[in-house]
Amino acid sequence: MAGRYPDLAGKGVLITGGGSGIGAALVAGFSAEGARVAFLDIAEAESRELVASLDGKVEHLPVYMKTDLRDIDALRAAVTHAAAALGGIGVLVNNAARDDRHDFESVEPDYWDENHAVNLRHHFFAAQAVAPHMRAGGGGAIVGFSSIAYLLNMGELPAYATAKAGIVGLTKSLAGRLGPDNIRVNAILPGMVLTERQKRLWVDGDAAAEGIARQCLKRSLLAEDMVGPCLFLASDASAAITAQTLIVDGGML
Ligand SMILES: NC(=O)c1ccc[n+]([C@@H]2O[C@H](COP(=O)([O-])OP(=O)(O)OC[C@H]3O[C@@H](n4cnc5c(N)ncnc54)[C@H](O)[C@@H]3O)[C@@H](O)[C@H]2O)c1
Repeated sequence: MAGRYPDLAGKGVLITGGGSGIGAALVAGFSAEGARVAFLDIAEAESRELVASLDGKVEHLPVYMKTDLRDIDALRAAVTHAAAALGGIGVLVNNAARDDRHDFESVEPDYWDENHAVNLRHHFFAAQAVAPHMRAGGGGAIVGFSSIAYLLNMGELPAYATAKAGIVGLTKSLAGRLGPDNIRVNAILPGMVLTERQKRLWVDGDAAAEGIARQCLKRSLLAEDMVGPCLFLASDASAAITAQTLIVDGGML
């Protein structure tokens, strides 16, 4: 469904973790709006397949840049490269993450630090790197993917939950710092989204049914359900919205 948000057509959009899951739906969704999309991911095969699947279907084929977001120098270089390839960056979607489970008793400092390098640290450094490009274009929008997981008292992922709560704090701070530059910063908190990874690792049929029973809407949420809210927060339709969080969970909370 192209052209819901005409201001996104031709806009430079950088998406982290765009190779699979929700990120892949976002790459396809922004591309369908006519945006110029670049995405960063370590999953090379899936990312290349995604680009190939969009060939001939979108006005601007997305640009894939293999990047490990735990490496901040590589992230900075990728942002510079993306800005040149897209002719500027007006939207940043901080989406990449890895929701590993970890035992309270056995977490060590190295594990904690690596978990936060995957789930939190790159959000800040991506924003820091894109800000000059957004200022040069007269403003921009940053959307960070947090999670309702940090609100659910889930004991099996303390480092991930802390990172996802941190994204909300970071959203508020960046909104305050970058608002004078007309850069808006918001966060989306997805609920239970049945991506391939979730189905493979964490959510079997029984768990999915239990989750759906807790939602007001009695259906599975799919990656595509995250696209509309993200397009909205990235576009001028939300021009006066910043420092906010949007829960997209089918009414689980
Ligand atoms: N799926 C859900 O139910 C759910 C629920 C709440 C929040 N979220 C959040 O939504 C976002 C997307 O979730 P998803 O389910 O699509 O995740 P996913 O694990 O399916 O995809 C994440 C992407 O990030 C990439 N990635 C991971 N580590 C990377 C690294 N070091 N460098 C570069 N890329 C890396 C992966 O290769 C993958 O393509 C995440 O921020 C997640 O925390 C998801």
